[in-house]
Amino acid sequence: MSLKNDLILRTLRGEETERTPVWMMRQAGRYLPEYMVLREKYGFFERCQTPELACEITLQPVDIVGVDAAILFSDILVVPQAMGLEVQLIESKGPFLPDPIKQLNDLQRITIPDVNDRLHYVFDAISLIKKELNDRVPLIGFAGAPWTLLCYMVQGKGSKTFDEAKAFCYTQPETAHKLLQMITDTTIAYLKGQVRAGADLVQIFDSWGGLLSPADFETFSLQYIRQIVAALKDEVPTIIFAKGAWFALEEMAATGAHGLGIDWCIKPGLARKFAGPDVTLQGNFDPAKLMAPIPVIRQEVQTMLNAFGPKRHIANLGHGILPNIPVDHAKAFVEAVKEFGTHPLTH
Ligand SMILES: Cc1c2[nH]c(c1CCC(=O)O)Cc1[nH]c(c(CCC(=O)O)c1C)Cc1[nH]c(c(CCC(=O)O)c1C)Cc1[nH]c(c(C)c1CCC(=O)O)C2
Repeated sequence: MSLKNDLILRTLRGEETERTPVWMMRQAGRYLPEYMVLREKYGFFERCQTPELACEITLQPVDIVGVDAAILFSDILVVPQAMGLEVQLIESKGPFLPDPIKQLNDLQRITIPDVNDRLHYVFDAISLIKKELNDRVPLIGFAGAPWTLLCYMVQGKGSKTFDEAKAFCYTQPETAHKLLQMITDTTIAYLKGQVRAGADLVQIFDSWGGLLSPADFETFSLQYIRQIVAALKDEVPTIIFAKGAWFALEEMAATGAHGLGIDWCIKPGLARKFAGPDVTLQGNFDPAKLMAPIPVIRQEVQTMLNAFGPKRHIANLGHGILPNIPVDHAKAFVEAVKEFGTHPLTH
């Protein structure tokens, strides 16, 4: 296998590259009219579970927006689903789990599943995507971090504070740790399966990591992420994106992950200071700023690239792209990185 565009992989390994690579979190989704056509016809999990649909949606941003990587079309919530919890996606409301985990005996309702049985459709999708990509760009596999999955499995729906999930951890820590370990074991098998099927790198999404204090982030999130990174990092490059958890950049870098995602609430220079020189930083454009006029987007991209510098940086948003972003603004973001992020090699 030799990829025609391996900028992201080289950047993650710390090699110098001729250009800063770029992709966007949640790049396959509702801002694309081509996605909306498939969304009209098929349910969300039907799109995830049908390899041909997942493949088509995964390729859309590569073909339309010109990003330097594809990310598997799926969702972090397929893991709780495979463990035995019912997960619904309610139009315009988001995820809903009608029977969440509330106490110890609820753990009897879930298992550490055989991923080849319960999640084979993801591996089938990856095989198909790799074939259709034909080595144009790398394919990113992903999973939710155990803490973020616990948030949904306990709270049962999205929340700004995930107060019920936190109360569960603080009042029933032993049960919380049992659940986090079950999720971790499932996730390691799941990500290894994604790599076996062809994923070139993997990202762990800890969208709610920043809701925890530094000490609780270590206790309820990072110690499980550390296990996942340790199990994967010798197979493929691994990126940790823990939104809002800038306070743990030093500890996250020490896991041996190749990349760390950061959001727009921290200056790139400070993130670099915390993370140290030996890890690639990914981010950190405010996704809402893609609403700004295109000349402003171009200017801000230039500012972002200057702040990170040409080495060990993957340009990305600081969180997922919003559904109301005009496609030409997303394209302008990607094109601006390609234009202003080109740098001569020093050797
Ligand atoms: C927290 C979280 C979820 N899912 C995910 C996260 C972590 C990243 C983040 O914080 O944004 C991750 C995710 N979800 C999806 C992807 C696909 C790949 C990509 O393009 O990045 C990825 C990587 C597709 C999706 N996952 C979802 C959609 C929208 C479904 C639709 O309406 O068509 C897509 C394209 C649904 C989903 N799934 C989830 C929520 C909160 C929602 C509803 C909010 C929303 O609609 O954006 C859970």
